[in-house]
This record gives sequence, structure tokens and C-alpha cells, in this order.
Amino acid sequence: MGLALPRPVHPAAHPGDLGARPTLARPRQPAPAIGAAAVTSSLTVQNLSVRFRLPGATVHAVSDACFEVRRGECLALVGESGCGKSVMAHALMGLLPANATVAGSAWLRTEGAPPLDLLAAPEKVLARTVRGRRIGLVPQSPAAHLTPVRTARAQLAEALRELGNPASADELAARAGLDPAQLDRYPHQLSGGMAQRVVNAIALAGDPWLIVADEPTSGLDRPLVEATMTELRRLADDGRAVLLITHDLRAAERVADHIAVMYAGRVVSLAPAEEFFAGPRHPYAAGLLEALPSRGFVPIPGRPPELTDLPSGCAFRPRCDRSTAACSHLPEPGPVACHHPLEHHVAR
Ligand SMILES: Nc1ncnc2c1ncn2[C@@H]1O[C@H](COP(=O)(O)OP(=O)(O)OP(=O)(O)O)[C@@H](O)[C@H]1O
Ligand code: NI
Repeated sequence: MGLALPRPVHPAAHPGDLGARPTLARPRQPAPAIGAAAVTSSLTVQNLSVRFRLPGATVHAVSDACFEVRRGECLALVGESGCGKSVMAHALMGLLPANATVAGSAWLRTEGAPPLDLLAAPEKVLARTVRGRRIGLVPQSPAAHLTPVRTARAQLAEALRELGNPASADELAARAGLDPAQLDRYPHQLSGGMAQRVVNAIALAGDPWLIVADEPTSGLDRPLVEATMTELRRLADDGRAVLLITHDLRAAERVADHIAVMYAGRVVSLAPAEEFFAGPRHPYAAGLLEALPSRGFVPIPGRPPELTDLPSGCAFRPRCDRSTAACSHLPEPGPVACHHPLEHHVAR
């Protein structure tokens, strides 16, 4: 985790009082209303599960995940490496490999268009109407995403052409904060920050209202992390929805309105950011917070379980110092796989 700078943890703010915590949020703007039957565009994920079949084993990569993100909001999905964050993103984009099976629903509601269940939609529909147009993916590694033998300008122009956007590469670049003079460079001639801006610009070429950013700051130094976070917050404030996937809790604190914590494929905590940083309900989420430098850097003992061999009940139970008999089975299916609903009240 890129957690070099200690940051004071702010007390709980009044709900909606974004100015009281270290966020980049400006006052939330209402979603633009389009047409008579305007709805605020949103993504509603319900009981999303993903399994991978392997010879002799099944990987329980994501189990019964539920969350929602709307225009104007940023939801951060945080958790340790391997907990299922990227698999979740790939499931939503229809990009899972052939050995995957998916269950649940992920309703994408877009103004002026019929709702679409991303998990049930045919590949042709996802390719033609969703990827790049309604959902833009900011990939983890800009260098790997860009074609090495073509200039930034050529790649921006191609994205615009494919998505039917009449804007010029220069206009798109200017909006992404790119210096037009740098557009004739090849990817290896771009700095890390510039390459990141090029892929951000490509993700926005089709004017998607939902941005899925999968570890957009991995490998970047602190100033670039800050710049990327500022950019993501700006996208949300401009009326887009942002799903930020990260293991960097401090980066999430900078931009997110809501924090979802995943552990071993399950969402174990889902809360408004103010509430989360004031005291999360699940002992694992509490442990993640205590591992922040500002909270003393206390690591969580033990390791996450193998996703091919999950314990029964709460998967965190073997590492948890607060488990009770109730944790030996999962709670009734619901938004959060957790037996500690009053954790933050008890802790304070
Ligand atoms: N095609 C696949 N076949 C089998 N298992 C897979 C496949 N793709 C991913 N997995 C497994 O699914 C689990 C979740 O992986 P995922 O990439 O979503 O983790 P993550 O939370 O994004 O981690 P990181 O922070 O390292 O990116 C891992 O155990 C991974 O090994
Ligand atoms: Ni990942």
C-alpha cells in the first residue's frame, strides 16, 4: 500500500458534510436530467458471484456482492490483493475468461435507455453499447494498455473514431490535461503521469457516465497519486459515477463517498466514507484501518484463506479476535456479510 504520508484521521462529519473530512469533494451537483422519464444513472449490483473452474477445484472469487453507485458519487472498493476486486470489475464489463461462471445481477440504468443487466447481456450488446460508451475502464497499467508503436495522438484518434465521437484528439487531450505538444510521442517517450492521462482520455473518449478505475495509482509516486485522485473526484463532481478499485485506503479516503471492503470475495463492510473512517463495523475493516500509519501501522495477523478452500461461515473468523459462535455461519443473505453490525458503537 502506498501509505507514506501520515494523515490525521478526522472525526465523523455530519452525513453529507463532505467539507469536514479530507476529501476533494466539491458540493455535489445534481445529476443532469435528460428527457421526461429521467432517472439518475446508476449501477446496482445484487448478489454478484463469480466462480472459476479449475481442474479439481473451484475458485470462489466473488460471493454475493451487493452495492450501488450513481452519478455524482465515488464508491471505493478496497481490500487486500486477491480478494476479488478485479474479477468483480471484469464481470461487470463482460470480460471474464471462459472458465468463469457468474450469478446475480448488475443493473445498469442509463438515462434515456432501457435498464440492462450486465451479467445477462449478450457480448454484442456489451461491446456495442456498454464498454467505452456507458462504462469507461481506466486500466491498471497504462504502459501495458497502450500500443507501443503508435503515437498518443493516433491512439486517441482511433478511440474517438471507434466510439463515433466527432471531437478531435487535441480536444480530448486538452480535457484530460494533456499538453498537445506531447501527443506526437510514443508511449515509451511519455512520463508515467502523461501515460496515465492518455489512458484516462481514452477511457473518456466515448463519454461514459460510469468510470471503473482498477488500481489507477499502482506504481505511481505520491504526487501522481494525488493528481489521479483529484481527477477521479472531478469526474464524479462533473456528474459521472466512479467505481474506484484500490488497496490504498488513504487514496480512497481522499475521493470516495462510500467505502466497500472486500474480504475473500465478499463485501464485509459497506458504509458512507465518514462513517467508515469513524469506525467500521467489521473487524477486518477495523484491522485495515489500524494498519494505516496514522493509526499505528498494526498489521492484521495471519493471511487470507485460499479461495478454493474457504472456511465455513465468516472467512475472516480464523484471523478474528472478536469472533463469536454466530460467526461460524454466514448471516442471512444481505448487503453485508457480517455479524458485527454494532461494532463501531461498541468501539467508541
Ligand atoms: N481466470 C482465472 N482462473 C482462476 N482463478 C482466477 C482467474 N482470475 C482470477 N482468479 C483468482 O480470483 C481471485 C481474485 O483475483 P482478483 O484479480 O480479482 O484480485 P484483486 O482483489 O483484484 O487483487 P489485486 O489487488 O492483486 O489486483 C484470485 O485468487 C485469483 O487468483
Ligand atoms: Ni486487481
